[in-house]
Amino acid sequence: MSVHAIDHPLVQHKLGLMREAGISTKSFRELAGELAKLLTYEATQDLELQTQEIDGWSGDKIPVQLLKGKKVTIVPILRAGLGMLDGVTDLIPSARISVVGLYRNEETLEPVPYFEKFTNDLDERLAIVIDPMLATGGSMVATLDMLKARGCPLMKVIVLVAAPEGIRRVQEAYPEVEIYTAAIDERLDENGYIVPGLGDAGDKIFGTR
Ligand SMILES: O=P(O)(O)OC[C@H]1O[C@H](OP(=O)(O)OP(=O)(O)O)[C@H](O)[C@@H]1O
Ligand SMILES: O=c1cc[nH]c(=O)[nH]1
Ligand SMILES: [Mg+2]
Repeated sequence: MSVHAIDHPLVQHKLGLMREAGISTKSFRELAGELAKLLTYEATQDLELQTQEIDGWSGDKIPVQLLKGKKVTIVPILRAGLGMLDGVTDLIPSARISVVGLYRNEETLEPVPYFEKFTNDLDERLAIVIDPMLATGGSMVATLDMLKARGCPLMKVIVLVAAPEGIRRVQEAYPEVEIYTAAIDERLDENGYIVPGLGDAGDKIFGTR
């Protein structure tokens, strides 16, 4: 299955709080980070482990299960994706960060790229792309295209809210990419905003507009 809508009570509670019209920048930001952390826990369930021997407290050598050391890069899509970054790095502290800057043209809804800086060895890394909103899917597919073009072999997507249109677009372009989301909402409105959604996530995280 490539779409994972996480219905854990903590995830649903925090997302519910984020939907409140009058939410403060501080609360929105905090909740975005907390949700990112919970979704990262879900999205990393299949990371490979390997057995290693360590010196235990009693003096005996003991076998423990540690991450196999697959290289990970986290890819926040500017701006709003930055609001999830701390939550993800809390759980994967050694991950490298690749940054993609895209904004959506308000008329055409097409993504406009303005920045990119990728880590090296992308061809050996799992990329976890983070953005609160998957609306038309244009920004996400453009980001996956950039990663794919640089040889990235495995990509996952974590979003807070996804529209059916965006899920469809990602699945058509990248059927192998797993999407983790706190909610699959109803639809897009005439301006391409997710309904019920969260409003403009970038503006809410950065306190702009
Ligand atoms: O699925 P799409 O239709 O492409 O829309 C989703 C994109 O729109 C928002 O970014 P925005 O363009 O508002 O930029 P910002 O993060 O700088 O506010 C959001 O954070 C996604 O990146
Ligand atoms: O609902 C939406 C759609 C795109 N970008 C947002 O921030 N929110
Ligand atoms: Mg925005």
